[in-house]
Amino acid sequence: MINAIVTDIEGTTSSIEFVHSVLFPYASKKLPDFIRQNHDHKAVAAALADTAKQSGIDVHNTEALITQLLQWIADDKKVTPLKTLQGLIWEHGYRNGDYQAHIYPDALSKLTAWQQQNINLYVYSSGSIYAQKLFFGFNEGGDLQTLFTDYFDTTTGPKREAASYRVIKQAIGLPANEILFLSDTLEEVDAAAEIGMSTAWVQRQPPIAQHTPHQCVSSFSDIILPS
Ligand SMILES: CSCCC(=O)C(=O)COP(=O)(O)O
Ligand SMILES: [Mg+2]
Repeated sequence: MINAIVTDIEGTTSSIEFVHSVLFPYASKKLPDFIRQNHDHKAVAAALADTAKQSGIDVHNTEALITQLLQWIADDKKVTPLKTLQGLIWEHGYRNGDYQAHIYPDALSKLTAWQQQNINLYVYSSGSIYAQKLFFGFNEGGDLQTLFTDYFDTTTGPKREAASYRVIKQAIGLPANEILFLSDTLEEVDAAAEIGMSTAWVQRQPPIAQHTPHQCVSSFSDIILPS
């Protein structure tokens, strides 16, 4: 029986198009001035120090760090310090009403139904927890933050490694087979299945590939909760 559901965001609850056509260009446009103006703020300074460590760039070379971060956005690198900075930058756009985050109607409808069935819902995304809360707080479906019990990001570990799902299972406090993980990325559902979680590989674009042991679906409407 499933008592908790953990979901990915990009490509799963929400469209890749929104992230790549709205959020990433907004971050690229605003990042240079944001870093220049805020590099001494605690969270920004820590993210820049981490960027410097991961890239080998001198931490005092702000312009080179900006260039590196812009390249990571262009390459869609799921790098923790970039994700931290993106969340901080996107906040302004959400609060300013420049955009609202996307959610597929089938995802909203099923997440709501599962919550009503007393199934605890969690998010695990490469976006920072701060960015995830903004994403569901300023969403086309309204403020959806109350859907979720808790959020996980790459500070828990990489999404393609089984060890990360072990940490999430421990945090949720349920046996792995009572947790269903949903993602559009095969390597992620493979990693979750490796530790015994139930999994659904959500493929928004047909044709749907079948891949044991995952449920393979194109929509949340087709997900069956294993008994
Ligand atoms: C929720 S933040 C916006 C999406 C994002 O930056 C990202 O990297 C999402 O990756 P996911 O793990 O949800 O596929
Ligand atoms: Mg995804």
